[in-house]
Amino acid sequence: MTDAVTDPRFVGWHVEDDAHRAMPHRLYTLVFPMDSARSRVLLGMKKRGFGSGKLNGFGGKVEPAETVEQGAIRELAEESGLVAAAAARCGLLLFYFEDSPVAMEVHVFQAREYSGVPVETDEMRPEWFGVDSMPFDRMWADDHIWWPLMMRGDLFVGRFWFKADQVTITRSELDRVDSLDFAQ
Ligand SMILES: Nc1[nH]c(=O)nc2c1ncn2[C@H]1C[C@H](O)[C@@H](COP(=O)(O)OP(=O)(O)OP(=O)(O)O)O1
Repeated sequence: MTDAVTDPRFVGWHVEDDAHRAMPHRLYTLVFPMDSARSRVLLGMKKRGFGSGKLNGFGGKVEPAETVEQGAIRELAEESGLVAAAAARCGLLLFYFEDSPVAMEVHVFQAREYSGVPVETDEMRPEWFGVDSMPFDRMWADDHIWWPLMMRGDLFVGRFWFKADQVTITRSELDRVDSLDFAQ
């Protein structure tokens, strides 16, 4: 966990109010490998840890010495076996859980070019899904809200407040944005 206002990798504070900006933040990545030729996306069933039992993209905590994109590419390889040279930034998600003092800042990417084949790892069991028939009932409750924006190619910023059950959303905000480069 780092100081979200002085570490330039954090950008959530640009869109937050003072009360939320004052919370400690932790930085995460979330990567969706896309197969555009077959209109598919690779999801992984999380086998352990936070969100276990849910289908999601691949990602995790960003290490202190890496950029967010480097963290995204590293987690993708560790969790799915796919090796990407680059990942395209798509969105920013902020999650607040009623039983946690720490806000989650999640940087969402798509990987459109990669090598390797998906492999099951200790953390994830990968499976392809058609982008128009997403298994939202087995994913985080926010995903069906912002997924259509990402599929349209819109950049987005979303904020979601969850109950401790990690299922119930008590408040949400979602905006299409022109840029995710908040330093400009
Ligand atoms: N509401 C939510 N909607 C969503 O789509 N993804 C979410 C989410 N809340 C968290 N995530 C993602 C972000 C990140 O990719 C992942 C959590 O990261 P990790 O798997 O690293 O967490 P863990 O606490 O299991 O970490 P480790 O113990 O270090 O493996 O879940």
